[in-house]
This record gives sequence, structure tokens and C-alpha cells, in this order.
Amino acid sequence: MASFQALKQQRARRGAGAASAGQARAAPAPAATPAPADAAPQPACASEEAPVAAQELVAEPDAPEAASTQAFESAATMAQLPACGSRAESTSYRLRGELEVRRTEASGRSIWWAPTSVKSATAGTTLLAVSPHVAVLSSAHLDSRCALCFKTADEAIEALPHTASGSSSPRLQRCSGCRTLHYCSAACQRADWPLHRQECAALVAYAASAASSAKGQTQRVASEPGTSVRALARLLWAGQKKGADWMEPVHNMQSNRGKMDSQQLEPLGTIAARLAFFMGVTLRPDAEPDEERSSAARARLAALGLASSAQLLDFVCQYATNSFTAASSDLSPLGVAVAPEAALLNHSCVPNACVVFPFGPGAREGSLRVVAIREIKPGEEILTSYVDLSDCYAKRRQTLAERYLFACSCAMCKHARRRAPPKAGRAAWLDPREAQWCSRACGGWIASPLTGDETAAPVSASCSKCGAPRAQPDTSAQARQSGEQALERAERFLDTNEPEAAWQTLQRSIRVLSAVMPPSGYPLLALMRCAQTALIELAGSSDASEEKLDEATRLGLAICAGMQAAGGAVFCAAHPARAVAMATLGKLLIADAQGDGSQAQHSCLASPPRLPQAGMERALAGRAMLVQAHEELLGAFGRDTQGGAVGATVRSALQSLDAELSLLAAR
Ligand SMILES: C[S@@+](CC[C@H](N)C(=O)[O-])C[C@H]1O[C@@H](n2cnc3c(N)ncnc32)[C@H](O)[C@@H]1O
Repeated sequence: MASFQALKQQRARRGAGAASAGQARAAPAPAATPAPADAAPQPACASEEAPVAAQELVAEPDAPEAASTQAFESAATMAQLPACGSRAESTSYRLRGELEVRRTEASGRSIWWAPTSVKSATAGTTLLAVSPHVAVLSSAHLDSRCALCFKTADEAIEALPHTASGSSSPRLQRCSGCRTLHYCSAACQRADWPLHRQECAALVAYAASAASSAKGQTQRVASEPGTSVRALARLLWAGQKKGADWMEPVHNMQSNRGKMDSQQLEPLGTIAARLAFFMGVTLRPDAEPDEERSSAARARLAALGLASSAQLLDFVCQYATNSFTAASSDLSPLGVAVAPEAALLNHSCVPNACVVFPFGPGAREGSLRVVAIREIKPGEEILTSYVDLSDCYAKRRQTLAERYLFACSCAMCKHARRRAPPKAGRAAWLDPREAQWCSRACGGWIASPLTGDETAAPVSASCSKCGAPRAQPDTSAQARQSGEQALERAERFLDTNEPEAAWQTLQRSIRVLSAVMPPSGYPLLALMRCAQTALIELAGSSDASEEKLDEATRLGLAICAGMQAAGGAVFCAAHPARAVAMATLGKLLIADAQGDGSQAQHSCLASPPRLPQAGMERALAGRAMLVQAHEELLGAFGRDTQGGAVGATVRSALQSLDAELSLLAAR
């Protein structure tokens, strides 16, 4: 049966699903959001998670410029600078094909499926395919992935034609200049050189400065300026080469600077200061009347297409609102991408589209894709999620307010705020993220009390099945909070390649929360996804790999049940995070089809699901899951890409499995 080595590469990370500006923004993280993370941007959207950029703002080691007497303005000074006027154009216009850009008072510009279109876009339709203006590997991956195509050495070898693969060594080559970036081939290095040339020199200067700042300091000083600064610098250097027309959509991206308070601006000011330092701009208004230095700095900024330090800060604010988490084909966050056209997408917690990188975020043309995941009718707005859709209402609201500075008024959020009583003869719809088990163990759900939203109506809940009231006192809020903290710690462990520590961190919270809430509950679903990732990584290296794979499979069953809860109202069929979770489960089932057949001895789940019997029963269950996953992958990553790279791995797994099954049948 299939090996689990391939699975190990497929980290089913949280945040997948937000690929947004900010989702894949950085998650949306997801699939990709202008960070989306669901890995995201989402504007850092595209996937459901918080953008790499945002996380980086808080937790970076000291930078050399902080100690330097040649410092740019301090972050606090930067934050006081007056906001520049928005350069965004105001009219509606045809973006391309069937897509229109329109502006509304409430949410600015956004993309619509043109009312003149003769037909709807169905799930799996690629709405937009663009090459990001820049895509930059995050600092955590600089040593392990190619800076241009984002592949690991093994992935690069696998991608070679079979005849060529024998001759290559599975190692990345380090740039001998900066000693920071790595490449999988001379071709990738050559292709990256026009942009890396300036970056290479800047990295060398930065590392030297870091080394001298580190002398005598106890704190760690980073030897490179961080993902956001590298991305912003590349954008400015590319702009110098490609010209004003290429940069115009970047400068037209929305800046929320005018809405930010000084606390929100300070981390962005730090990035602006570090960016200036990295690019060799030294500007010290406090050193006036040092006119010479000041005007030299102005000239350097002008050469980069920026009129002033205030505009530099605006540029960073635009990036924070509009960058996407650049995710792998299976939604693992790898870096950030800036794609101004896709960053025009607005947010909804009930998205009808997702930002994904079906073949990874590397140099490939059209690598960032906006794909419809539900039917979109002519004249309908195209909306992605900037947040992780498994987050509860309060958490989504907090992320959107802090990072994107707006309050969502989608149908899901309205429902959460209103807590509407059921219409006569109909049961109230209960958000599966906010549900708890009935304390009478009848199998019914009770709404959790909403936390963190003072505008929401108070909740008086009773069981959906037996009508019993919620137990008093309700202890779930505390368990949820510990779960959130465990998740944060575990994700950091995974980022630093410590899956065992991540797994140890997660088990208790999963046990406690799975006793009180269904698998769709917040933050249980995210905890289980993180734990599954840790276990898959551990299974590849540990002696007890069979046990780990069994537990990862049990978690997979719970994750898929959680994602399909409430008829897919949260994760609809063809949502990338759901499709990838199904593919992972299918592969786990067939990888472990020869397992020892033991049922849960030490599961972290309070009521572990029964695993199909090892052997034929498990293989057939895996096959059924892979078939379903494949259908959803076509919808999630685009029918034109045949479900992207994950679709291809599922087809190949099915082929091998069918060959094995027919051999068995012939015996
Ligand atoms: C990535 S930009 C999206 C494009 C943006 N509307 C524009 O005009 O360029 C993200 C910003 O758009 C606005 N936005 C996005 N979705 C929204 C929504 N559902 N309601 C209100 N504002 C929204 C917020 O100001 C947010 O910070």
C-alpha cells in the first residue's frame, strides 16, 4: 500500500483555507487570502489564516538597525507621520474577462461577476489567474526551499524528467554572495538574479551590521531582515526596473493607515524603518539640520518611486492589508505574495471563491488563482475569506478588526450577532463552531455563550435534541482559552521543526475540548489539524510510526466530520481546506491499510472514532475517501488544473491502489 513518506510532505496546516490577502492572506490563509490565509490575501487571504506578515510583525528577534546610530526614524516617529491621500482610482471598470471592479461606500472596491455574463460561474471555475508581483519565501524556509520555485531539494528532483533525476544531487545550492538564499538549480538562480542582484548586496550589508550589533548583546539578532522587509524591498527594486505602469496597481492598493491607532501602527513603523535601513536609506529628521543627509535620503526614496517617508509607511500599510500567504499546493504556508489584482477581493465568512496556488507559489505563470467554490451568478460579488473559517465569530471579528480594520456584516456574522429565535415550526440554526455537547449526553448540541462581542444578544441556550438548558457554570470558555494558547505554542513548534513538542502541547487540550464539543467546535478543529500535521511528520521518523499513523487517521476522521458539519455550511464542498483534509485522510487510510488493526488505546480524543479494520476494509474506505476528495479538489483548485498538484497525487494513489486491489482479486 502507499507509503506515508508522501504524506509527510503534505502538512495539512491550519490556516489552509484562508489563503488570503492577509489569508492565504496570510491565509487568508489559506487556500490563499490576501492572507488566508482559509492561508491568508487572504489578502494574505487566500487561505484561512493570519498572514505571515502580521505574525512576523510581533515576534522577530532584534534587528541591527535598532542598535544602529544610523537608524532611520524610530517606529514611534514613523507612526506619527501624516497619512498620504489614497491613489486608488474611483470608477468601476472591467478587470478582465467576466470580472468587473466596482466600488461601494461600505467596503471600497471589490470584484464582481459581470451582470452582463450570460451564465453563472460554477464551482471549480478559475476566475482569475495571475503571477504575483512578488512571491517571497518566509524566513523559516530560507535554508530548506528554493528561493525562486519554493521547492525543497526532494521536490525539485521529483519534478525532473525521470531520465534527468539520477544525475542530480538532492541538495540546494546556497548563493555564495549573501549565503542566505538557496536554489534548487542553476536555472532557478539565473532566473532570480535580476532581482536578487540588489538584494544580495543588501543582505550582505545587513548581515555585517547584524554581526556588529550582536557583539556584547545577549539577545539574538537576526541576520536577515525578515519576510516582509524582503518582500517589500523586492517590490520596490522590481518597480525601479519595470516602471511606473507596473507599480501603479501596487500603489493603488488600499491603505488602512488613516484608521489605525498608534498601537496598530507601531509594528508597521518598525517594518518601514527596517525596510529603509535594508535598502540603504538613512533619514533622520531628528538630525536636522543635517540637510545633506536628509536630501540624499529623499533622493533615494524618489529613486524607489516614493515621495516621502510618510509614503514609505503607507506602502507598508498597503502591504499589511493586501499581501497573501503564499501557500504550497496543499495549503502549507510558505511565504508571502503581493498580487494587486487579486487583492481587490473583499471578504465574507461565507466565501464563494478562494485564492489558491494549485502548483505552489513559485515562478510559474498564473500561479495564483482565484477559483469559484460555489455557484456565482451574474451580477454577484466575488468574496473570499481573510480568516480561518474554523474560527468562532468572536475570533473572526477580532482578526478582521485588528488586521483589516472593518466589521464583517456577512450573513454568518449577522446571524451570530442576532442570535435570532427560531421561526415558528423551525429549529434555530446552530453554528457548528459555537456548539457544545448537551451535558445530558443525548448527542444534541447547545450554543456556547458568545464571548468577545458586547454587541451580540445574550444567549440563553437549550439542547437542540432534548431541550435541556446549558450546564451552569459553563466551564468551556476557560478550556477554549487554554486551547487557543496551546495552538499558538504548537504552531510555533511546527515552524521550528519540533513536531514532538507540538504533539505533546496539543494532546491535553484536544482531550478536554473533544469531551465538551463536537469536532467542528472552536478551537478544537484547528487543534486537531495541527496535531495531525505533527503526527504525520513524526510518523516518518519515529519507531512507533504505526501508532502515530493510526492516531493521525482517527484525527483525520474527526477533522473531516467537523468540516462537513451542518451540511457544509462552514466548509462547503470544494473548499480547499476541506478537499485537502479529505485527500490527507484518504492517503492515511490507504497508507495504513496494513496496520495492526488495533483500535484506540491511547487516543487524545475523548471518544475516538472507530478505524476501519486494517486490510481490505480500510483500503476500501481509503479509496472511497480519495474518490470524494478528488471531486472536491477539482472544485477547490480549478477544473482546468485538474485539482492542481494534490489532485495529481490523489489520481496516482488511486491508480496504484486499484492495481493492487485487482492483483489481490486475481489471486
Ligand atoms: C484586500 S483589501 C480589499 C479591496 C479593497 N476593498 C479596496 O478597495 O482595495 C481589504 C480591505 O477591504 C475592505 N473590506 C474587505 N472586505 C470587506 C467587507 N466585507 N466589509 C467591509 N470592508 C471590507 C477593508 O477595508 C479591508 O481592509
